[in-house]
Amino acid sequence: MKISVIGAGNVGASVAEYAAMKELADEIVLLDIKEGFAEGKAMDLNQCATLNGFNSRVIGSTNDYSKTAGSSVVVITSGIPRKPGMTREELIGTNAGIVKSVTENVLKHSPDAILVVISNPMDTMTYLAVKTSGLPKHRVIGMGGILDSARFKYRLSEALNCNPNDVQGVVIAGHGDATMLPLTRLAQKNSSPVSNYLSEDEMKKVAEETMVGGKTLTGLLGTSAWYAPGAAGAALVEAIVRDQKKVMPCSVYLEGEYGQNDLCQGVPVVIGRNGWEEIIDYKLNDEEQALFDKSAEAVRNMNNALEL
Ligand SMILES: NC(=O)C1=CN([C@@H]2O[C@H](COP(=O)(O)OP(=O)(O)OC[C@H]3O[C@@H](n4cnc5c(N)ncnc54)[C@H](O)[C@@H]3O)[C@@H](O)[C@H]2O)C=CC1
Ligand SMILES: O=C([O-])CC(=O)C(=O)O
Repeated sequence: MKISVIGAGNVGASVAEYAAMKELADEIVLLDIKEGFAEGKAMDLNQCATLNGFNSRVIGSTNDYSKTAGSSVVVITSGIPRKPGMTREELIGTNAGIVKSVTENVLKHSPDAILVVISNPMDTMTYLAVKTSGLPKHRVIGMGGILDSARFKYRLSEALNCNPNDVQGVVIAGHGDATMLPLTRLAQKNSSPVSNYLSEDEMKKVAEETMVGGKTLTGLLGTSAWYAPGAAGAALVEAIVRDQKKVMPCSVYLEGEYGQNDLCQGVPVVIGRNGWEEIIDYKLNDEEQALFDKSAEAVRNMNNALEL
């Protein structure tokens, strides 16, 4: 089994590190355009093998896609991250060209791969990958909602003063500061609705903090986050390669589901060896559906800026 990660920067290296720790593949290829960079990251990660007891081998490549040949899963993290004060959407001008050319190169060598798109603005980059690749829709998956849901659970656990692992919560719709939809109505602590413990104002604050989760970290770090994004990317890859059939919120190509057509947006999907296998209908109430539709409109406007 081979997995490739395109872009050996903060997020790509973090995906590769977690993938190696979980031994998700025999070979994990890291590819970057910067001369020697991916090779350096690969060497550094391989020197963790005896310390952390993993047997996956990490291979670095400077833009040589032949090394990615035969990958089962390819994770696209190449592109620029935002700086404090920027939105993810502002990255489209640079990242669209990168994601398009990377998608084309990847498929020349791994025509059967499942693509995981992480580069921002993620929903639009996922749509671009669907359109550029011509792959069946089930084989292109955008990662954003898994991360946003982890942040939602973190914020909920703070408000509830409990272990984050005792909290269930899902964020759907767009992966943008204003387009995310944390489903507070469905969030639970130990199978009991969080509204049993938190006031309306407290729940609103949690949702707001969740939506600007990436922005908050970008302000603190000077560039965007990578540990949780890397862990979220690796969790998605794990669900694919281990055929876990887990339900995860991912950005996928919608054809009528959740009332939307011809765009990629975050919805709960079953993830397995064939990519995303089924969309789960959470039966949104009118207020949630209106927010989902508003988010879709913003994502669609962004998609319209693409040259397809
Ligand atoms: N969807 C999500 O949940 C998240 C998305 N992101 C996005 O992921 C992307 C990467 O973020 P970081 O790793 O922090 O950035 P980074 O700057 O640390 O790494 C990006 C890497 O991509 C490489 N690259 C650029 N053009 C390339 C090309 N044509 N081929 C191969 N490699 C190329 C760069 O040399 C660089 O090493 C950004 O767009 C960021 O906004 C980041 C966090 C979460
Ligand atoms: O905030 C950003 O630009 C990076 C990202 O998507 C995240 O961390 O959620």
